[in-house]
Amino acid sequence: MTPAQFSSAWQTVAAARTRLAGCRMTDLFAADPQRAARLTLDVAGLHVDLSKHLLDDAALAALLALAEAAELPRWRTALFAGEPINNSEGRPALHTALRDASPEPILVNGQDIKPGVAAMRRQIADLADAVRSGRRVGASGQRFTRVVNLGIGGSYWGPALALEALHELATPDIRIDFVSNVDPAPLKRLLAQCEPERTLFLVSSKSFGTTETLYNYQAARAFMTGQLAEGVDRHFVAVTASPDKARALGFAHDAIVTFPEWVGGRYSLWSAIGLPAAIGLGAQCFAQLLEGAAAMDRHFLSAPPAHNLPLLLGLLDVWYASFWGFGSRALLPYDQGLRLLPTYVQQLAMESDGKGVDRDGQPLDYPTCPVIWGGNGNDGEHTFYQLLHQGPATIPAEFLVCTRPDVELPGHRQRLVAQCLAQAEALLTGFDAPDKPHARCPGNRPSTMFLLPGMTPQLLGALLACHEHRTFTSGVLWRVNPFDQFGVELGKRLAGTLERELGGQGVPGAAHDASTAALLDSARGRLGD
Ligand SMILES: O=P(O)(O)OC[C@H]1O[C@H](O)[C@H](O)[C@@H](O)[C@@H]1O
Repeated sequence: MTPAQFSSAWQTVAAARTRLAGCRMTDLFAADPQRAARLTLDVAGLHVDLSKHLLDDAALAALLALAEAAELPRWRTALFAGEPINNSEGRPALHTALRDASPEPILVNGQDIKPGVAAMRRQIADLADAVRSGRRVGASGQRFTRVVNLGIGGSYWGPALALEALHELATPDIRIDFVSNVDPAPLKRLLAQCEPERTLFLVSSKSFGTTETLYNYQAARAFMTGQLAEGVDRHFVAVTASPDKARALGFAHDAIVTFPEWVGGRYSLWSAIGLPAAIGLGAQCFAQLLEGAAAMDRHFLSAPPAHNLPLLLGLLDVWYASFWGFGSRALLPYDQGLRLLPTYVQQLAMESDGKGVDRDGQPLDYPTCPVIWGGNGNDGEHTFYQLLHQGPATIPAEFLVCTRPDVELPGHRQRLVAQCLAQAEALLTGFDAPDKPHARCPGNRPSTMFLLPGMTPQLLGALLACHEHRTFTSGVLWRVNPFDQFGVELGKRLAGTLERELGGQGVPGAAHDASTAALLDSARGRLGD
């Protein structure tokens, strides 16, 4: 791509946006009876309707041309081949290799990484089987009935989401809990409830340097030491890409499960970070989750652009954020088990594409990642949908609902599906009330609809991989590096300084703005009480 080619393709998309300024989606449907069918895709078990978007064929063609001009095919090949596309950190982003069952080698620094991946998968399966079967027990010989994952961000959301989404498949014999943040209350509450002899802690941290996780580890370790006469080590397993740091904290070699540095934290569910899910759901189920993701990988690699689900979703994300100026996107699963999906995608998309400079550090002059937000769609109807329907801003919505047989509680699922479809229809068609302006819904608000035939490990894997690849696609079009997250570091550094100052230590060179200095003083007094 030359900058001129990219800029010319960008201008073509901008012209399409201008042309569509007053377009009504209902007119697009009226002009093309095949629109719904043409813009609905079936991929890896996901049935996805993309027809309710502010997009005609010419605009779609312009977006596809922009993807070509941004060299999306070349970047996609580089992603899967393990090229160091995370240029600011000089490493590949090879989450796809974690679920690739093909025999072809993938070389990183001249070494095939596949045998290492296979070994890690065996280790995950062995540990999960050992805990589930009672082959691995606590210091007093008792089976583990509770596993506590201490981890945050990417070392939390993925396994927590998988366990909630697939709760029907989870063993009732082992309770899996997560403690993520450094707020003392959740860990204290959990420690008060757990039976120490039957509790296994997973200390999950790619870097093994994340303060929240290390604080929680130290507290859990101190608690267990006070409770058990001996054998505390048997109750802790480190999951990390930095085994040296785990060893430095006293973890023995066989108490550490490692995964490679080239797995990004927010892409790490498929690695040993998935252990809580593998223990709760079983190794076979975990393997099926990876199979589903691999099916989406193959689709993303090989489907023609106009029929490529993650690619089209990524284009729509760029279309709305950069060309229409829509500042947020709502994820609305009508499924209690997918309660955490918006948060998971928040980290995935906003840490990946929430950037203001391009890969080379040059400032960007267009908006990139919108705010991702959302929650359970049915609860949302009674909480924030008012703003979706009548607020002044357009917020592209993404609905998801499972259309499995209505047998759990007769009528409930039918009603749930009806409500989900109704909301997308209402956003599209709106409601005219000439004499009652406060009742008028403008409509013409875009949405995507995902129908899933149920919730299985394969479908969940495909869904999450779809979000990964759409995020990658939009990142390539925005020309950002989706695999670093330097923006999260500044706050951590400042917190280190403030923590010492709150503890009464002087920190040479520390200077604060007047507001922070005053707050520090107030808080210091109160913390000391
Ligand atoms: O797994 P860890 O190294 O403990 O990192 C946990 C999380 O913290 C960081 O600050 C990053 O923003 C996340 O991308 C990461 O997932």
